[in-house]
Amino acid sequence: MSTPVAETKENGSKENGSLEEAQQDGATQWMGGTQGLDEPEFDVNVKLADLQDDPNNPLYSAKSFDDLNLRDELIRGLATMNFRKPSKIQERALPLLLKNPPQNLIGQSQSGTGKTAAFVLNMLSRVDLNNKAPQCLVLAPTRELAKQIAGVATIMGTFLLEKGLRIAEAIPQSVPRGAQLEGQVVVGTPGTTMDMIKRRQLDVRAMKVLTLDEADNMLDMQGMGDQCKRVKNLLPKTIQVVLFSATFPPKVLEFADFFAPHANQITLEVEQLTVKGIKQMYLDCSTDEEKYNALVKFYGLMTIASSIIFCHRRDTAAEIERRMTAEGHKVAMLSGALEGQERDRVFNEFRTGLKKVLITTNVLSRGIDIQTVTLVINYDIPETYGGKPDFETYLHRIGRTGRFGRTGAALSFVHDKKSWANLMAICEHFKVEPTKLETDDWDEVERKLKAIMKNKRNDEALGLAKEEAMAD
Ligand SMILES: Nc1ncnc2c1ncn2[C@@H]1O[C@H](COP(=O)(O)OP(=O)(O)OP(=O)(O)O)[C@@H](O)[C@H]1O
Repeated sequence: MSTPVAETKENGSKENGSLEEAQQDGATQWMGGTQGLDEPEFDVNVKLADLQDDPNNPLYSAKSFDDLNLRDELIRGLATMNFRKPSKIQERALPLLLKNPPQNLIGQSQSGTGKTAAFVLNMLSRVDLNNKAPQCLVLAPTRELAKQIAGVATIMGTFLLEKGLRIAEAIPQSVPRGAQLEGQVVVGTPGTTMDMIKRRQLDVRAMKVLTLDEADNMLDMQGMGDQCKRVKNLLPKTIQVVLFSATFPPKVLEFADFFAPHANQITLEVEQLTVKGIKQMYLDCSTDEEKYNALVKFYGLMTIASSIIFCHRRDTAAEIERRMTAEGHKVAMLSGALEGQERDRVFNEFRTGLKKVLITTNVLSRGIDIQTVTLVINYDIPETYGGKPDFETYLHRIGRTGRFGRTGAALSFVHDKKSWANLMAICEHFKVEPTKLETDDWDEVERKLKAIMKNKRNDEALGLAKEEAMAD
């Protein structure tokens, strides 16, 4: 089945697929990424090479990083990271981002396809190392994501650090009150960044690039939209505005046009949004309480590298943590109820593999990149304030697995008419058919799950993953 090609507004060039050298896993090892992967490294490499040779796959690319006009130090940085070939979004976005005079960009691509590297490379290409003043600002919705992006910029810019590059974080308590935030690249959350600018801790006069990661979320007027707008108003008028996300609902896209006027756009059709490596399933429970029993049962059945359980409410997350801990499970819980440093501690325990299960809320639904996560559980189906299905959050949550060509599974729990109807609406929206699992026959659940996991592995081993990717 052929798929509509992602739309590039501007000089939408089509790729002509030359076979490139097989690419290895571009693992972010410094973040504990590859350790504990439950798939042999060999399989991951073979699969990634296949995917990157398939023109219908989001990881496909006809170019090499050498063709993208990057600073030599950045090419070396990419090699250190084991990034052999750009992904589709990197190949398309970088020429548009790096053109002079700078132009705005709205960029969309599936979760886990390397948007971070695209916008970090733009910033690190544009930074003037002879000037110590802040020049590039990235805003992200959470401290965890801001820190992760700062980490990627630091490692990608390794060879620029010795030439004076500094990366700074504008998150609560990152600098003492009254002290100056120093770094040419600043990554922050919108509220703290706003405060720092107002208190003159962050000098914005030399700013030339503003990037919003998870831009649809950041521009949401019920959320952080107002703060982002206010930050932008304090920056030089000539700033290059770069917006990236896996999702841009039409309403936000309209507003994004105001925020990033005359932007080049790389967008996707809704049916292109799901990542094929993520197997979607749901478990039919009869009551809310049965969901908890099913959760515990499920962990008894499966050996999983790492997993994330998403709940709607903080108190549900805390309650599941309490009960699972009491039953001897080693779990971590992170919600917005925790203070910053506690959040860092919990998150690091999960990122480094000390805890294999993370129970959380939508606070971590976006952007977090931990390659060992092979299972995402929607304990509650994501819904909007009005109780309607939340399509975008579903996509971002399940996108915490299946990163850059890896395989993963997403299991959603339904327990009443509403949760069932919301899940069905979400699946209909993205045109996916989830596999149903039932709680009255756990032998059957185990059999199906093992078959799903085993089939995927066999497909990959036989090179059949290509066929599946072609159908995306
Ligand atoms: N060209 C590349 N080669 C190999 N690995 C890559 C490449 N680009 C990115 N990666 C890896 O892919 C993973 C996902 O990248 P990233 O976090 O940027 O995804 P994303 O598109 O921003 O996802 P999300 O929409 O969930 O935020 C990271 O672990 C990153 O190191």
